[in-house]
Amino acid sequence: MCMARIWSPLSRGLWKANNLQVRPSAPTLSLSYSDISVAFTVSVRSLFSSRRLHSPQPPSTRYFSINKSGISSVQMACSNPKQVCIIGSGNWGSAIARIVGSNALRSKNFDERVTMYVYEEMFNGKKLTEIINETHENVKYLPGRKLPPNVVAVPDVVEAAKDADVLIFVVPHQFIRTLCATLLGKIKSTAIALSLIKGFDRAEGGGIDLISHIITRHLKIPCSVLMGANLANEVADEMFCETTIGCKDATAGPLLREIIQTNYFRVVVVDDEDTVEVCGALKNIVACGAGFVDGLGLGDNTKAAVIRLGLMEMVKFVDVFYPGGKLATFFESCGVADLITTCYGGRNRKVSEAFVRTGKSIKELEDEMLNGQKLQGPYTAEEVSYMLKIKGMEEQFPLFTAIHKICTGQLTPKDFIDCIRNHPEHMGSRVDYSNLEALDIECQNSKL
Ligand SMILES: NC(=O)C1=CN([C@@H]2O[C@H](COP(=O)(O)OP(=O)(O)OC[C@H]3O[C@@H](n4cnc5c(N)ncnc54)[C@H](O)[C@@H]3O)[C@@H](O)[C@H]2O)C=CC1
Ligand SMILES: O=C(CO)COP(=O)(O)O
Repeated sequence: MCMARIWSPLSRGLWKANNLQVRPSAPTLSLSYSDISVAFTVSVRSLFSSRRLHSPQPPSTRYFSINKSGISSVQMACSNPKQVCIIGSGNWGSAIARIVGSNALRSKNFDERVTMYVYEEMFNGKKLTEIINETHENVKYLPGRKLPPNVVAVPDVVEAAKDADVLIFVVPHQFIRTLCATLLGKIKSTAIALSLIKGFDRAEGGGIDLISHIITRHLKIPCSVLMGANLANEVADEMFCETTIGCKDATAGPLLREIIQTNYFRVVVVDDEDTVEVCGALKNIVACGAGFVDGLGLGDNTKAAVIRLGLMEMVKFVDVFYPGGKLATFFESCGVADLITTCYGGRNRKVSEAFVRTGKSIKELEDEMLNGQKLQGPYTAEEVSYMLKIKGMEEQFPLFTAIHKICTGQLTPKDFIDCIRNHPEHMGSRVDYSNLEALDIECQNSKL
């Protein structure tokens, strides 16, 4: 009985295990957490078999190929070097500027000069843009690491972006709408965008908006995304890591990879853009939960449970709100790997631990501990909860909901574990007991 319930979606063709698709058709809200777990089992198997099937492709590009003329899009771009602008210069913005700047110097496909929009502020009595352009160091947001001299800090976002062919957005998500409004009609109509921003915004009328969708809608340019297990300081220190670019466009994908990839920062391009972006946003909520666990003095087992339940809610979220997403994407750097790194080493975890230990508000701690850097997790939790409440779905996402309520003082941190003790994940069973029941009946019969 139990197996029939679990496997019936497969037999109806809703799970496309070979394509690793979570659900290709319109969402129904009936997917249970047991179903997701079974899909994982199926997908892990098919994940590896599909890699073998596709082995002729280079492993870092899951779907791109040389075009009909036999010339790759990157070669085609040689005659027309692309100008790159980085919009944002915080901790991650500055770390990525180190990579983009040195790749632009190396590659004939890109103009050497890379502009970086810097939100102007004073640092020790001097303008931050002037310090960056004189010392080639973002002394406030990435101290101790040099930027390549071809990265030019510009305080006016329109000035920085107006000639760019590639716009890399990397600001905290709360600033994106204002920036888009400022840039509207002031950029090249042929430009492409890449968003490194982890977060959502509220959509008018009740839901959430993906940041890449906001960029595309407002600026009328295509926007790909880059998300991964990429703590900025470690990337700036050139410690090996991976990242995921979500890009549907077979011309843009290789170009974006070329400006981002280095020998220590390895890029995998997938076409499942929305899932990549949703992973990047939601893992920050889970990281707050990991911080609560640390603040409460609970152990690694508890943190692992929070990470796992968080992952299951991330999968369910994509399944319900972004149908057609691929389960395989959760196994890329933007999925499980980013969840792990953020739950151990991220700012959201750190501040959430202090929130429990000190009793101060998230805002106070952000100001005290981060020196101008911004948290995304509590805001994202608020946006997600706002949508779940409107849709009457809070109970299906108890971990996300509890984290939001704790951040906003509606619950205390001590309530956290009680909120997830009876998670839908713990209800029901993934085991087919029908054989055991049959055996039991046989045994009883033989005794008779
Ligand atoms: N820091 C990290 O390790 C990583 C961050 N990210 C994501 O990258 C995005 C950007 O984060 P970070 O670069 O770390 O920024 P950050 O949190 O270090 O710095 C805040 C930035 O916001 C700017 N800012 C402040 N007020 C502003 C305003 N009114 N308008 C425009 N900008 C303003 C500041 O000048 C500063 O550049 C976020 O979505 C974050 O989740 C992604 C991967 C790693
Ligand atoms: O996204 C990140 C690492 O991939 C950084 O996470 P935090 O914002 O929690 O530091």
